Amino acid sequence: MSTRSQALVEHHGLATGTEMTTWQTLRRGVQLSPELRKGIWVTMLLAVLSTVGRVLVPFVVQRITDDGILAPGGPDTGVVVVYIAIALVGVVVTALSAYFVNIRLFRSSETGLATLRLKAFRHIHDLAMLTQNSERRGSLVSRVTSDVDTISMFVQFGGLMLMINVAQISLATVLMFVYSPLLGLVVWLCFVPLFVIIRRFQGIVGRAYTKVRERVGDMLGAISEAVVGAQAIRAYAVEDRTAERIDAAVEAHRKAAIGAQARSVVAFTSGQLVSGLTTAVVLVVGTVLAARGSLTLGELLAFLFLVNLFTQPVQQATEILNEMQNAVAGWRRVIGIIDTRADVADPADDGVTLPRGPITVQFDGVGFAYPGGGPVLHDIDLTIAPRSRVAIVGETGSGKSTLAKLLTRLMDTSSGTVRLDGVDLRTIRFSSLRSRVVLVPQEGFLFDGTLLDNIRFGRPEAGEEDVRLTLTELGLDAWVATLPLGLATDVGQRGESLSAGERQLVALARAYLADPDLLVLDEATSAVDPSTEVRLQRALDSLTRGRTSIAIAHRLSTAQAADEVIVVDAGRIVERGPHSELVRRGGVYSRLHESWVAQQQAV
Ligand SMILES: Nc1ncnc2c1ncn2[C@@H]1O[C@H](COP(=O)(O)OP(=O)(O)OP(=O)(O)O)[C@@H](O)[C@H]1O
Repeated sequence: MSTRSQALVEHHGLATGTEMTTWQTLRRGVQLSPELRKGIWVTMLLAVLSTVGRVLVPFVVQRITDDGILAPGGPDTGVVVVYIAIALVGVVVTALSAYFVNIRLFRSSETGLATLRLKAFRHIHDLAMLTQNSERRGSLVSRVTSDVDTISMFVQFGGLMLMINVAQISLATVLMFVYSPLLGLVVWLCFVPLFVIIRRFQGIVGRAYTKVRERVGDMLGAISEAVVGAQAIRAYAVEDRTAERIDAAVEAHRKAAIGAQARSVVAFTSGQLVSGLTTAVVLVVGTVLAARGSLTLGELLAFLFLVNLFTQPVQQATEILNEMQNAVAGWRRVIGIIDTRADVADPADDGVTLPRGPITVQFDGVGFAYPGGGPVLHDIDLTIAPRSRVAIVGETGSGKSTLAKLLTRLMDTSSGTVRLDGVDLRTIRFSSLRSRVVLVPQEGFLFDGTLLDNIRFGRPEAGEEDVRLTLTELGLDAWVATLPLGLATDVGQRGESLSAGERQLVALARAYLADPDLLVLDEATSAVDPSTEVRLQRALDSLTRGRTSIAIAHRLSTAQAADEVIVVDAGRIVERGPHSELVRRGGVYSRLHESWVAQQQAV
């Protein structure tokens, strides 16, 4: 990433890219989608060729008028036929080359933008945790969808037209000067004010479209939050408040869109006005010149055609430049994703691959603070022996999940080092880390699909037999047999056809099949029925056997079964030891234990 782009990156936020000029944005955009550049010279040549036919028309009109109809010896049909034939060839060449220009542009833009989408999408994964929050997710989606669409519209239509227009303006200018340098100068002088207006308005229109793209992101953010949180919204009967928020976002977008369009209309209508005035001025000056005999009738007619060939693309270009500003605004937002430094970088090929086998975990003076917040973990020193089962307990907000996220490198420490088998976590390549360390989150995300596919999510190459074996070894085969379609049962979106306890069972099976050496479990807090509790406990026993496992324990049974319990309080380790010893000690853990026992008795 360039130093400039680095400068665009907000700390732990997405780069907006607004500091980039239009030109820089276009260059960076094309750099990210190299396909857009591929064969561009051929496309441009074809675009020029397609305008040649159009420019031929005024020339043919002049020749037919002066040498054919007004020929000194009376109308000459031979000349008329020849020039009509030339015009026909010109029209066919124009049509054919325009066809190929279109096809080539469609192909390169679709391929180039698909590359851009994929790059942005892959990078979103690297931005995990800190840069993403629910609000931004909607905005992120808009960056890879609707923002890329605006670029696509411009690259396919605007880009093509801009190329053809520039070629047409250049050829028309050359011909105008050939026919009459004076009239050519008049046309250009008439257009100078328009060029000044366009230049001035580019910045204004650009800023207006940047606002529109941001509003689209906000709107999608508000809508996606309402969809994801639909249950909570209904449960608390806050539909009105949610609707108000969405209404406000839609209204803000409407206003921004109208604002941007109103500004672009200024440039467009100025173009129309200047074009009309130019034709009138050319007509007056041209008639005077013709009356003086320095211009033939054919040349005047040809010139009027040329003025049209000149003004029409200029007018169109004002519109396209507005479209370009919209696309540039979209491009900036997509580039913003790609140029935002990943929270956690993969050392990739420079990284270490850990050999398989039970893992020793070490925290050396680890401290952590979330962006903008105070320290959450302080100076954690901890060594966990291979194959041991450790339970981390502590009050809510004490820092347990943060510890788990650091251990699995979903985030990097603010200070100190986490090591696996003595190797700094930051130097282990992701492919090795992800295959050896698995985090089972509280709410294991299930995808809309079958139970089978959800279990082999982390190891898609696993066969059905492997999955069945996993279920047997975890003691879950009987449970699967009770489901209507067994492994083929559809779990529904986010696994909503399963109960919370069943979803946890799937998460454990998934982790078992992935066969990690270090297992980090963020135990679910949701209560489950006694039979599922037994199943979970048995599955957990099998899953953790022979591996190093660290469980953020919310259940007494998990803490009791652990070899060692580590107690976290306000971001520090305050006690550690076996369950029975800690209960006897009468400290933080024994109080926690008392409340657990009381809770269980109450149930
Ligand atoms: N993404 C975040 N941004 C800012 N602060 C956060 C973030 N996540 C957690 N925190 C804060 O860090 C502290 C520790 O949170 P953590 O989730 O590690 O606690 P926990 O012990 O796992 O709690 P629980 O048992 O409720 O899951 C809390 O004060 C929390 O408010």
